[in-house]
Amino acid sequence: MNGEQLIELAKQAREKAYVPYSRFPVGAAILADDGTVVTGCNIENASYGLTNCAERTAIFKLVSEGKKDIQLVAVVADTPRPVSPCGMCRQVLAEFCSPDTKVILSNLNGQTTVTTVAELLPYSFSKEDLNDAGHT
Ligand SMILES: O=c1ccn([C@H]2C[C@H](O)[C@@H](CO)O2)c(=O)[nH]1
Ligand SMILES: [Zn+2]
Repeated sequence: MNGEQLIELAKQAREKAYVPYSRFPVGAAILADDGTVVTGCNIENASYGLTNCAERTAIFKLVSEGKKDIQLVAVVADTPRPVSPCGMCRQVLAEFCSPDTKVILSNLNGQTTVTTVAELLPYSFSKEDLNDAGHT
C-alpha cells in the first residue's frame, strides 16, 4: 500500500460522506502498522456541532477494531489547495501517530502536500504532559 493507493481509497471514502449541511465531502484513509487500511468520511448532523470529520471517523474505526499504530494518513477534499485538517483532528492524530508520521493532504486536482503530524500540530498537548503532572 503506497501513498497514491491510500489517496485513491480516501477519494472513494469521500463518496460516502454524509454532508447535507455543508455539501463539503471529505475522505480519509489510514494505513496501520500491521498493514490494515481503514477509511472514513465526514458525517454531519442537524445539530451541527456533532459533525465528525473524515479523519476522526477513520481513526475511531481503527481504534475500535483494536489497532492504534498508524503508519500513514491520506486526506482528500475538493479544495483549491490540498485540504487542511481542522484543529480537533490534528489533536486526535497526535494521540495515535508518531510526531513524524506522514500525512498526505490532497485535492481532486491531483495536488498533494506531504506533511507530518508534528508539523500539523507543533507543541501539542500529549499524554506525556499528563504523566508529568502525576495524572497517570
Ligand atoms: O479536514 C477536514 C476539514 C473539514 N471536514 C468536514 C467537517 C464538515 O463536515 C465539513 C465542512 O467543515 O468538512 C473534514 O471532515 N475534514
Ligand atoms: Zn477535523
